[in-house]
This record gives sequence, structure tokens and C-alpha cells, in this order.
Amino acid sequence: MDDEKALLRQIFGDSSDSEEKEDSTHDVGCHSTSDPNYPTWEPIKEIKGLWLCRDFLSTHQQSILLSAIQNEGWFLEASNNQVGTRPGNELEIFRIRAMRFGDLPSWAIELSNSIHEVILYDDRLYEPTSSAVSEGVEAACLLPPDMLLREPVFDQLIVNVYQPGEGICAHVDLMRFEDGIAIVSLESSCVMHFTQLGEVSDCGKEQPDLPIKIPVFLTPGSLVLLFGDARYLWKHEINRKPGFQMWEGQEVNQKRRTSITLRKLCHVE
Ligand SMILES: O=C(O)CCC(=O)C(=O)O
Ligand SMILES: [Fe+2]
Repeated sequence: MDDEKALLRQIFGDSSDSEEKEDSTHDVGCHSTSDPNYPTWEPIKEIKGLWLCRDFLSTHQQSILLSAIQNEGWFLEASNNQVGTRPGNELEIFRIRAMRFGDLPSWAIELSNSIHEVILYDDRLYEPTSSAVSEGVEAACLLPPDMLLREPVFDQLIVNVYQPGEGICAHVDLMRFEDGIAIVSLESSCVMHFTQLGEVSDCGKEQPDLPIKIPVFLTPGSLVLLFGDARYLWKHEINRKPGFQMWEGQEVNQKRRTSITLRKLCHVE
């Protein structure tokens, strides 16, 4: 266990230890986006608060993370590959996901620290572009500063494992989670679609969704950040039924896909 922790530290780094890291896609200790080893962030321009980093994890980091997940044994015991844990950590059958609240496994803490650091060291936080300034501070950052000050930044984890053909229906994440969500993709590429929520009419009913649907291509090792509009005003879904996973005119080759979602539970007084 300690060995695994040390290995993860070495690979993802540690917020309390900024020594040199080997085989890292990004050196979070280097505060310059001009560094070619620094991950590149892409805003999804149609959706405020949605950022994609395609090169967040190296191939090596991805396999370390997958082994750590597999070592948890979460996906071995239940039928249909569908298990999860609840607060208190009892095992329960729960579709294709494993959930943890509070005490996250060490690999998830390392991953969360790594996401936090990579955002903190992004130049945009310190030197917003003039267009971002005119749109307000939130447009300038990968995550707004108040979310980066949370301690911890994330305390809830879901690992989803999707077999080819399996996906997740259009949804907005539950309101019991705070704003600011991170999703790491592993194993298989997929297209995640974002659909704007319908307007609420005078009688309080939601109008049918506007037809606008924004596809975002998630490759293994990528990291997606959602906050503000992207988190509350857009649904996200992954439809892996035949015909729905199209990217650049081609159907995406499906394999098993694992995703890790990190969120923060709302504080209850
Ligand atoms: O698998 C993914 O990439 C998304 C998962 C998700 O949206 C969720 O668990 O709420
Ligand atoms: Fe979600």
C-alpha cells in the first residue's frame, strides 16, 4: 500500500513536495504555459465554463491509474460488472459505477492534487487575456479562484466503467454537489454531447430542449473541467449506441472506457 502510494506520488507529484518528477506529461512545478511539456487547454467556445485538456495524463500515468482502480477490486464482485459503494463504504449493486465520499483512495487524492496544481499553475489565473477580463473573472480561469481555495478541492469520486455500447443518459449532475467538476477519461475515446437546458415557461414547465448539441471528443488521458453554465445550464451525455459516436465523419472505434469524476459535496449545516 505504502509502495503504491510512493509510486503514485512519484508519478503524479505531491502538493507538499515539489521535487522533480519523472515521466510526467506536465511538470506542475513549472509556471509557464509556454513550456512545451505543459498541458494545453482548449475552451469549448460555445459553452461557458467548459475546458478540455487532451494531454493531461501520459500513457504511463493512465496505466498506473487504471491498475490502481483495478486493485480496488470494485468491479470484480457484482454481476454485470456493476458495483458501487456508499457512505460507510458498504458494497451495493449500482449500475456501472463505483462511488466514494469523504476518504478517497490515495490514488484519487494524488489525482485531485495533480488537477488542482495544474489549474493553479496556469497563467490564465494570473494574467487573464483582455477579452476574458471584459467577460468577467470566471471567463479567465480554468476554475474560479474560490473553488481552488476549497480544502479539499474534491471529496467525492465516481469511477464509471462502460463496455462498448454502454453510455450515460443526458443529465445535469446532482445539486448536492458543488460547482466545479473534473472528469478524466481512460482506455477508449468517446464523444460526449452537451445539450442546453430548455427555458422554463411561465407555468413552470421546462420547454423542450433547444436542438443545439455540442459534441466534445474525449481521448484517453484527457481532463474535462465544468463549472458555471457548463455545470448547471447544459446536460451532458455519452450515447455509445451504434451511429451516435461520430467524430470527423467517422464512427469512433469503441473499447471499454473508464472515467473518473471528481466533485465536491455541498456542505450541509
Ligand atoms: O463518464 C463520463 O465521462 C461522465 C460521467 C458523468 O457524467 C457522471 O458520472 O455524472
Ligand atoms: Fe455527469
